[in-house]
Amino acid sequence: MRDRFVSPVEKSEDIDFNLRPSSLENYIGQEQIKKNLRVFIQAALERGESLDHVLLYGPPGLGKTTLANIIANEMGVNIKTTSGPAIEKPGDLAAILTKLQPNDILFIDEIHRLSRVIEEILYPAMEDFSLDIVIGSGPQARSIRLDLPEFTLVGATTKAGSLTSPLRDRFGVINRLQFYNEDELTKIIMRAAKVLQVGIEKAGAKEIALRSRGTPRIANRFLKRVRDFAQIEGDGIITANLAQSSLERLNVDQLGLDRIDRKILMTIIDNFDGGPVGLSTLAASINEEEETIEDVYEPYLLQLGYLNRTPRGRKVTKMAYNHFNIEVDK
Ligand SMILES: Nc1ncnc2c1ncn2[C@@H]1O[C@H](COP(=O)(O)OP(=O)(O)OP(=O)(O)O)[C@@H](O)[C@H]1O
Ligand SMILES: [Mg+2]
Repeated sequence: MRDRFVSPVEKSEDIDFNLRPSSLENYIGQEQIKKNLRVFIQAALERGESLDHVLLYGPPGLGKTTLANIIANEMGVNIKTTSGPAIEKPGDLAAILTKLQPNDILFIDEIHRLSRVIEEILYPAMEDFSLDIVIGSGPQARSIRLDLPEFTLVGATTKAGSLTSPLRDRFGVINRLQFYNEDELTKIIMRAAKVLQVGIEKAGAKEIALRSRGTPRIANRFLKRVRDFAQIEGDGIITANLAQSSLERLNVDQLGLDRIDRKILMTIIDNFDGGPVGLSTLAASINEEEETIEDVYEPYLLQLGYLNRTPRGRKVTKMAYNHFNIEVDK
């Protein structure tokens, strides 16, 4: 995958624990999800029980990891973080599960990448809080059942479709995170600017928000770069003009599209007459992996309404033609 300034995927420069809200109160947007979680958390707390297992899904950078940590904070319990590919052997999972305290959160990121063997151990753990482990091998092998403390599994994935249905069915709460609107992103940027101690005008935050592709991770990354321009070339305050000119210099257009987005859309328009074109053909034409197009580039173009997924492939919409000032001649 190419390194893009507008990529929603986490880069090392993005990791900044100070920017991560730590309570539902400071977590901006995703109102429906927050409202429900508040109820479920309070109910579990009042009963003194663990929260039901929670699945969080949606495109990268929308706040799944942040929300998992907030759930642990609000429940007042510890969180143990791991990821699908990191749990290789049954013993790895058993070691994690047996160390949990009652009501703790086990956060498994990229949960769609768990192996089948591990998934099957997870089923009784999620359902009955018990662990079946096989000791020895061949005719000597015997299975023993261990009781686990009650815990909450929080799973996160960018690909809910890749989750097996038995796993999916074992989550009591399933939340799909949405892209953020301009207002919410403006608030996120104002809050982050405060944490970073940068001066910013609301109009400046709005200019950054407009280009952030509905994604807080991108908004925060933009804010940090625009801050540099404000410090060196401006008077330290992020104004609308400064945000606009800085992001232009970084090759991000008014919608947050960069060269690759433009290349995807223009390839479909120029080489495939606007589509439909199959994903694999498109991937080969722009020299990119199918999976990257599907998970990383495409979601925002779909959200913008510039691209459609049809049974016969990807199709560019009239809105995209308008964006590039090209007449639709069909
Ligand atoms: N609702 C929010 N309010 C304020 N800031 C947020 C919010 N959601 C996310 N952020 C910011 O965006 C950053 C990215 O969020 P996070 O790492 O939780 O995304 P993610 O969904 O886990 O991404 P990935 O799929 O790549 O793991 C966080 O560090 C945080 O600063
Ligand atoms: Mg994450």
